[in-house]
Amino acid sequence: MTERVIDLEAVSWRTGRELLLDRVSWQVERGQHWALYGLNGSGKTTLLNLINGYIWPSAGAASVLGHRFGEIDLRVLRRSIGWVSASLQDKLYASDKTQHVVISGKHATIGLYDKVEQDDLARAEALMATLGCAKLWDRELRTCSQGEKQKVVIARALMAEPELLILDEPCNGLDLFARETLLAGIEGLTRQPSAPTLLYVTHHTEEILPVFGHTLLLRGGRVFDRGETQRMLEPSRLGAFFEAPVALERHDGRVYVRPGAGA
Ligand SMILES: Nc1ncnc2c1ncn2[C@@H]1O[C@H](COP(=O)(O)OP(=O)(O)OP(=O)(O)O)[C@@H](O)[C@H]1O
Repeated sequence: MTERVIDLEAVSWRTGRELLLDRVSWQVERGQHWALYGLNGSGKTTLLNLINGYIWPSAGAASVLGHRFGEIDLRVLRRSIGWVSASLQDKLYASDKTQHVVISGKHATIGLYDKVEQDDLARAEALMATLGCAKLWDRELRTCSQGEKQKVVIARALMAEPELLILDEPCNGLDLFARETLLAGIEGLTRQPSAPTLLYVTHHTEEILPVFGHTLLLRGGRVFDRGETQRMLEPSRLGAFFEAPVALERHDGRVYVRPGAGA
């Protein structure tokens, strides 16, 4: 097992005339949880596509989970990465019971085709309990709220025991309370000894829980800065990042930003 989960050295990605990633260098060590923060169009999805091997660097060197791009079998790499994004929910069968949605994550199938072992049931139950959605066990996916569905798909991704779990804007479309419930589930997940490395992708600073100890600030396809979250989310740094003054408030180790000058 390699210690370095993500290792990008001056990685660029070009399509046609567009340079969408520009000399991105980023190292994620095992045991860290990171936030990837950037505004719309900053290149977050492009970077995730690269980490998952859907696109290849035009320049620079990339390794993920010890697999060096150019030498890897992408199927092996992708089996070790869970990527929870909005598009996944649309692919699942709405009439499936949530327990089946979760268990089918073991082999990443849409629908459950494999024989279910007792261990799989127990693991699915434990994961749903960790995420705070055990009560949905017998419910059809279509009857779940958006926040509940997100918990189910995160539990599903964990069934495959990924080494890296990417949560791609998981709170999009959630109301304030559903968001807090989901974040509490994610925090609970990080307390599990078996938790994978988490990468939380967002354009809302207040979703970056203290457990995400490191943050990468991405702007215009470039690393604006990266390092400890508390340092990345300081007013002067964020003001420079946005190229506009911002006022910050901190509560329980989370940072709330609003436009304009202030404390
Ligand atoms: N295949 C492509 N060809 C040309 N331009 C692209 C391509 N894919 C993405 N882009 C452009 O690259 C930029 C970064 O897009 P990307 O989707 O990576 O941003 P993002 O940070 O994920 O944005 P959002 O938060 O809005 O989802 C955008 O300006 C987008 O239009």
